[in-house]
Amino acid sequence: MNSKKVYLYGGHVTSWKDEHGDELLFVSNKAIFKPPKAIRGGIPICFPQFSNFGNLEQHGFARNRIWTIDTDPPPFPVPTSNTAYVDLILKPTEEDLKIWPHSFEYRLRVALSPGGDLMLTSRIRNTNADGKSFSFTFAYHTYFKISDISEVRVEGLETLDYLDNLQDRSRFTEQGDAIVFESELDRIYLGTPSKIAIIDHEMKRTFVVRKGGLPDAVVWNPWDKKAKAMSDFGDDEYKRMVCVEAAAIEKPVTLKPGEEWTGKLELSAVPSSYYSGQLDPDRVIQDSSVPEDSIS
Ligand SMILES: O=P(O)(O)OC[C@H]1O[C@H](O)[C@H](O)[C@@H](O)[C@@H]1O
Repeated sequence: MNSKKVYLYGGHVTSWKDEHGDELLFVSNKAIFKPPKAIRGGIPICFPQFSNFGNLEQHGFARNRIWTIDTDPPPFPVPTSNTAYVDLILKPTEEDLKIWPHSFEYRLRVALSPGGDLMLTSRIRNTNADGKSFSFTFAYHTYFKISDISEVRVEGLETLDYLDNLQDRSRFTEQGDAIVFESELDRIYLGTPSKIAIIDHEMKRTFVVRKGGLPDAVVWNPWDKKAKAMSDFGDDEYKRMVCVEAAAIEKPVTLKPGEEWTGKLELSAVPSSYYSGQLDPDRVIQDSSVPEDSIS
């Protein structure tokens, strides 16, 4: 049976299972499910800062806070019939306001469609009473579970420019017809399409990432050396995960008081063999139970 699991700690999705009960997200065997560090795996939320693009702690504080269930969320524009969902909310504490002096309401809906797609919708509102705008960067830091990193390719980012985190964020243009992994990789692809595919040849499975309001995409695998340096990550676990993160980084989002931003992520897992190994994004969309216009 399809299922999902969400922790109030971090508003963090830690499990997404297909109809056979197989796990689709990677969570480290060494993950710690309590403060102060974020859970290693699943879908951490990076807000209000991605990485060190600002003065806050790495990836912002949302992934390290205890969220609450939102019992009375304002209506969602997307129809939610036949989906199982939970609504969470995060508001800044007095302590948060000292490090990031902006009032906000962050509403997160995590939904599972009847077809098993996992859908995350973030709605962030500026509730400043002092008339001030604020800006933030953002990412859904999704860890996908894969058979073996050497069997995986990421399609949809070819010919795009990226900032290479391993080379002082210098800007390059992707030359390959897909991204394959042979060593540590940590890049921010810019102006990406709303669909990206992660093709796992050995599992004969393709993850399709669809996103809205999130122009950038981070692709990350720590490889062996960095894996050993992370205390909450097994030495060999880099082989079984890849992060493809729907993000807004290059151009921060700015909200005036009263304004709201929406960022959507929709994940599907489809058998690659069905497409004879050739991903046809249009066909994937047509086969989806969710209309494309609900995501962008
Ligand atoms: O260890 P964390 O703070 O969770 O960050 C894990 C990774 O997140 C992103 O993918 C960044 O691009 C990487 O540079 C970083 O190493």
